[in-house]
Amino acid sequence: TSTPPPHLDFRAFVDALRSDDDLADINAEVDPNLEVAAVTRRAYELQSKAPLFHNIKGAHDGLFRILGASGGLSSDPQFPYRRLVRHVGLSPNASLGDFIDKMLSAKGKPGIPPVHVETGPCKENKLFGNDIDLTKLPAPLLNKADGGNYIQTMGINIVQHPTKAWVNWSIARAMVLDKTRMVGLIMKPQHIARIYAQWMESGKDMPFAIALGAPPIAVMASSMPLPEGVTESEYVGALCGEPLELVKCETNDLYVPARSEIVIEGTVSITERAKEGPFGEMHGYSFLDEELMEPIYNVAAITYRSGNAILPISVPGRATGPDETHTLIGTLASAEIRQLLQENGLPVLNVFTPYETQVIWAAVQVDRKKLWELETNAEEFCRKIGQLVFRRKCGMQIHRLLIVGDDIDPFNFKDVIWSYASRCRPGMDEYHFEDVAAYPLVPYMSHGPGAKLTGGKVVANCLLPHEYKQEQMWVTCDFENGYPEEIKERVLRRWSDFGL
Ligand SMILES: Cc1cc2c3c(c1C)C(C)(C)C[C@H]1C[C@@H](C)[C@]4(C(=O)NC(=O)N=C4N2C[C@H](O)[C@H](O)[C@H](O)COP(=O)(O)O)N31
Ligand SMILES: [K+]
Ligand SMILES: [Mn+2]
Repeated sequence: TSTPPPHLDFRAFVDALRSDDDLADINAEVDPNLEVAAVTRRAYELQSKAPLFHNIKGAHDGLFRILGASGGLSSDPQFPYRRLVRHVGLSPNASLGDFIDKMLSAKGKPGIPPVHVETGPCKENKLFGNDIDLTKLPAPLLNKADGGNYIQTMGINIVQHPTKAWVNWSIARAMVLDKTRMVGLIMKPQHIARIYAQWMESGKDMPFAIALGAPPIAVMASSMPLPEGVTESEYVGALCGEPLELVKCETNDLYVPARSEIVIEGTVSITERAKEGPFGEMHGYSFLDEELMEPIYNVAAITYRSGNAILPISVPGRATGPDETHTLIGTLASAEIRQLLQENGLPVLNVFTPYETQVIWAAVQVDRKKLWELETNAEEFCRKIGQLVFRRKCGMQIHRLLIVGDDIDPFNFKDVIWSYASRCRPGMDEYHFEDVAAYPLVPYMSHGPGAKLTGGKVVANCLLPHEYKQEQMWVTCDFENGYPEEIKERVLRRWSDFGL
């Protein structure tokens, strides 16, 4: 069969990055102990090509190569989001707004259930029982403070509700514990945690599969806070207009994308826990006192593609050059927040979590003309938005919402911070929420002055009072807005003559 397009096949995605000249094939031997991660981290920060390490020290029997920064910004400043939008089959010059529109394009459409196929590339090699030794795999150490080798940072965690027809796909970190066991973060209110709680009720260990090197568009849906009960693989089917092809796991009844690079399968214990972390996380910190006891993943089988399977990794940290915890988590939460606000009749044009805020803030762009029709005011409008966003899971990771006008581009932080700095009066324009669920990974929550699990959220009104009812009473003083068209045209025409 012919190879599917890049958004449906990880190998084709890698080839597409190579043809974009956005991939570095690294054949020199590199050490999975910190060196691979340090190169990947720097690749994010310099927005360089995505590193594909073909020669990992300790790799054997086709396990494994490593691809870093699959969700980083592209190395071509003309098309910064090209690598991201390749995940969803958009053209290289697509914007972040196009990306969000695409990920929301299946809302309201019926899901298209995946089809089950007999076999696929991920079944070409199989390890069971004594053949499994996770400590012998070149699982990377991603940060010098990490508590273990995080083999799972970019795979899809697949779990099924014990009684409902709901199969959830998400991304949740997991590190190697010993020969046949991993330990991973299962955090409320995430769907993997809600389903895990149901298995605890049922008294049976939770079957799992982790599909690494899965179809890129499936990785996006896995990173998106789709509503509870939505089976991500069906949403992906609706996004693509065709069903995903899945194959059955060897040791349980879950199904995984047939073309995955590597599949790890088994059961998550409902009784046994182990120390998990520290882990260099998405806000750029690794707290040395992180003492989490998390569920143990018992590995029963590993299956993988021939031709030297590729393990994709994410190395979270400061968003000086954003990594997948910003470009995927932030952008896809923005999509669901926009959907939530628009569904509730609010005149919201777009939502985006600026990378400069470590995706802790989200700018909500409002259509001011439509705002006038609501005949509302800052207090009422901001409180309504806060009540909606801060009490829904899609708003879990956001601690500050900035309400900005349609003169502000939410994807341009300079626009956003200009309106926040100049139109949001301290002490009067911010509406605080202390009784909502917090995002425990945010440093001022986990290691801050107050309660760790609730509060610390705010809606900042970045619209002047008159913008709620009439045209703005100012001219914006920049080249774009401060001069008549014919002056601007003349200046642009003469610019090179001026030798500026
Ligand atoms: C794209 C990405 C998303 C991540 C994570 C990562 C990456 C790359 C890595 C592994 C690098 C770092 C950690 C960071 C950590 C937050 C966590 C996690 O360990 N636990 C968790 O509960 N959620 C995570 N998410 C977010 C999660 O996938 C989304 O929230 C998604 O909507 C969940 O799906 P459901 O809505 O269906 O519940 N990890
Ligand atoms: K998801
Ligand atoms: Mn879900």
